[in-house]
Amino acid sequence: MNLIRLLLRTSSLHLSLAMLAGILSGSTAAGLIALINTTLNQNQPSKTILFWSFVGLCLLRLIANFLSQILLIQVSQKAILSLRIFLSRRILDSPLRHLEKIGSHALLAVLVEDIQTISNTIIIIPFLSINIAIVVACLIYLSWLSKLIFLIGIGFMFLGIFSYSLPTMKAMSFLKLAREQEDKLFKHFRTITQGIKELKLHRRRRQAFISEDLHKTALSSRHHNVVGMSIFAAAASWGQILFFVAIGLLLFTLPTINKIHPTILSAYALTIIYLISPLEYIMSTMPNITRALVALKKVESLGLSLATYSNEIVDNTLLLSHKYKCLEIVNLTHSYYHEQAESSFVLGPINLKFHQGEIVFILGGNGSGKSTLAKLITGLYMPETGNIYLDGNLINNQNLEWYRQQFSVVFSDFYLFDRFLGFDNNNLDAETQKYLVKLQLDHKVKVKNGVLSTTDLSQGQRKRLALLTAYLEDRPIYMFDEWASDQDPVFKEIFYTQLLLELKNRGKTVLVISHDDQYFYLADRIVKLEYGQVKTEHLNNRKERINVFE
Ligand SMILES: Nc1ncnc2c1ncn2[C@@H]1O[C@H](COP(=O)(O)OP(=O)(O)OP(=O)(O)O)[C@@H](O)[C@H]1O
Repeated sequence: MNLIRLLLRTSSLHLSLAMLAGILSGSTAAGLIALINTTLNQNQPSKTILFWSFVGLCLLRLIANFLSQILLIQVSQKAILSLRIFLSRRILDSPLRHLEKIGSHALLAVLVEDIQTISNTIIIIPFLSINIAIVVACLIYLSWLSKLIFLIGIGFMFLGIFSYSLPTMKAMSFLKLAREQEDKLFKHFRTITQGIKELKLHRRRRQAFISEDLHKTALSSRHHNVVGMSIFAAAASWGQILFFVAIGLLLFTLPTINKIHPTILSAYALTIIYLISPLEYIMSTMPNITRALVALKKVESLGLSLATYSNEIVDNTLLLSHKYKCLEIVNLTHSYYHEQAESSFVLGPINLKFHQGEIVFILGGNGSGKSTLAKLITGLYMPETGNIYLDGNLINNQNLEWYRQQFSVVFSDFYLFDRFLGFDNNNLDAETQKYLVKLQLDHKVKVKNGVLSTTDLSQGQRKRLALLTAYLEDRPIYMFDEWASDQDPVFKEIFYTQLLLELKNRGKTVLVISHDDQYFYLADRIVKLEYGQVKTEHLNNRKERINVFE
C-alpha cells in the first residue's frame, strides 16, 4: 500500500488514467477468452461477427495495454525522481548532529540501496497491475459462467492467499534482518575505499578485515536473504499446487457431484489455464514487492525522523550578508554521549564576544573541544543551552539559516567542490585567477566558467583551494580550523603574517583554530580551551610573543 501511496502522491491523475486503461486491458483479455470459448462451443458459429469482434478486442487490448503501460511507466519514473530529490533535500535540511548520529554509511545505504530496490519494484508495477486486471476480469467471467464453480474457486483463492501470506510475513522479517546487514556492509565498503592504503600495507589486517568483518556481515546478509527467498519459493510452489488441485477438482470431482455442462467445464478449464501465466507473474513479483516495502519502511523511518528534527526555517529574503559589529555567545553548551564507553564530553558553558576586524586564536589540546565550539559558533550545531546574539539579535530557528550565511569556514575535514556553486559574480573567473596567483596555485589550476581544471592536488594545495572558495564568499566572519597544519613553512608564514592581516584590514573577524604557537603573537585575542572549558582568555594589544601553554 505504501508503494501505491507513493505513486498516488506523485501523480494521482496519471495513476487513475493508467489504472482505467489497465482495467480495460484486463477486461479485453477476459473478453477474448470468452469469445474463444464461444467460438469453440458454437455448433454453427456466425463467423463474420465473431471474427470482427475478435479483431476489435485484439485492437482494443493492444491500445489499452500500451496506454496503461506508458502512463504507469511515467508515474513510476516520476516517483523515483521525486523520492531521490525528496530524500536528498530532507538530509540537507537536517541538523548536522542528527546526521552524524545516523552515520554517513547508513545514509548512503538508504540513498543507494533502498532507492534502487524501490525503483526496481516501481518499474514492474505497470506489468503487475495489468496482470492483476487480467486475473480480476477472468474471475468476473468465471462467475458469469457458473456461480457455484466461481464460489468454490474463490474459496480456494482465499485459502491460497491465507496460506501464502502467513509464510510471507515470516519471509519479510528475514528480509528486514538482511536489510539491517546492508548498513553494516556499507560501513565496510567505506572502510575499503577510505582505508585502502592501511589495508594494502598490512596483510594480516586486511585478511582479518575481510574474514572477520566483511565476510561475516556478507554471510549474515546472504543467510537472511536465502531463508527469506526460500520461504517465498515454498509459498509460491504451494500456491501453484493449490491452483492445480482446484483444476483437478473442477475436472474430475465436481461433475460427479453436480451436473455441469461440458461447455462450461471446458470454458472454465481454458480460462484457468490462461490465468496460470498472470498468476505466476504476480507470485514471482511478491519477493520484490516485499523487499521494496522493507526498503520503503527504512526510508520512511529515516525520512520521518529527519522530518521530526528538521525544524529550520529557510527564509530566502534573509540570506544576504550583514555588516555586523559584535557576535556574542552566552552560556553555550553542547554534549556528546558515548554509549559504548558510557561517558560524555561536555563543552561549556562558554561565554565569548567577537568583534568586527578582530583576529582571535582558539587554542587547546587535542579533544579540548575547539572544533565542536567552531560548529556551535557557526550555527551548525544548535546549542543545548545558552544563546548566540549577533548585534544583539538572538539567533533562533527563524534566523539560523541567515546567521550561517555570515561565515566562511575551512574545516579541518573540508570538502572541496570542483565548481563554484551558488556564485552570481559576473567576474568570477578573473577574481578566481587573482586568488590562484595569490595562493601560488596558478601554475597548477586553471578556471573556466567557474569550473576548476583539477582538484587532484596535494592536501596542502587542496586546502589553498578551499581558502580560495572562502575568499570568494566574502563574508563578515572567517573561521579556519587548523588550516595551516598541511602548509609548508613558507606558505604558513604567508598565511599567518599576510593573509590573516589582509582579512582583518578588510574588516573581517578572523577566528583561527591553531597549534602554531610561533604565530600566536599576531592575535588580538587568544582563547584557550581545556576539557571543554575556556581556561584562559588573553587580550594581546601589544602583539607580544606569548607562551600560552605555560
Ligand atoms: N561526532 C562526534 N561524536 C561524538 N563525540 C565527538 C564527536 N566529535 C567530537 N567528539 C568528542 O568531543 C571531544 C572534543 O572534540 P573536538 O573535535 O571538538 O576537539 P578538538 O579540540 O577540535 O580536537 P583536535 O585538536 O584533535 O582537533 C572529543 O574528545 C570527542 O570525545
